[in-house]
Amino acid sequence: MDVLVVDHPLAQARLTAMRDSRTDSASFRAALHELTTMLAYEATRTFKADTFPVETPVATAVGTRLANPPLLVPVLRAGLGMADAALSLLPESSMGFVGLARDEHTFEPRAYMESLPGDLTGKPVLVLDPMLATGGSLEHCCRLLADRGCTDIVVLCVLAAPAGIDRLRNSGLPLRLVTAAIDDHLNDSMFIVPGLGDAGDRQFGGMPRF
Ligand SMILES: O=P(O)(O)OC[C@H]1O[C@H](OP(=O)(O)OP(=O)(O)O)[C@H](O)[C@@H]1O
Ligand SMILES: O=c1cc[nH]c(=O)[nH]1
Ligand SMILES: [Mg+2]
Repeated sequence: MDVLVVDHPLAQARLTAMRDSRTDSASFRAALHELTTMLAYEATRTFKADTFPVETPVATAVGTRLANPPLLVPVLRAGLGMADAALSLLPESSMGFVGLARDEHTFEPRAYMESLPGDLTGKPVLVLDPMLATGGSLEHCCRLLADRGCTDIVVLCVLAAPAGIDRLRNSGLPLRLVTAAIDDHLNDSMFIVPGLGDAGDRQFGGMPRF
């Protein structure tokens, strides 16, 4: 599995704001928004483009556009904070949604929403979730996509733990990972260390209710 760490100083400055426990929710969301733009920019660098003629005020130039705009899939809740930035950068994209909440005792993801096209054959997918911890949630999400015929998945996250990277690598799923950092380890509660805390709570407060 290909792993790209976006170590651009502007990306790292946003990540630093997100890590800082004094950062309030509004500033955390703003930093995540800006960081997602940078992650998506790097992740799409290798996407194929079509060319077409475009008339400038002076002459004809060669224009380009994405040959196959991706499906964007934020993983709720925390991935919601990445959706707007990715869609702004990729306005031709469509969007699907997956809702997962990790059980605080078993650490397994519990699915509560799935809104995806039935057939993803030939469609690239950008999965948006700031946190790759044990990897259970992202493996679940990517399996839903592969089960629909997707063979080209890019996972965008802010922080990845080595255990989560190993899990995705061993899953055999057709994906690559783009992240702002690889952190040290997981603690006994399966939180990323040093991490940034609970990315859903940091953005939206409280705990999810079902
Ligand atoms: O790699 P894992 O061990 O599966 O953990 C990562 C998951 O945990 C967080 O979501 P959470 O379950 O806290 O839900 P939330 O986004 O609603 O807060 C995060 O956004 C990932 O989806
Ligand atoms: O550190 C972690 C691990 C899982 N989910 C989070 O939001 N943060
Ligand atoms: Mg959470």
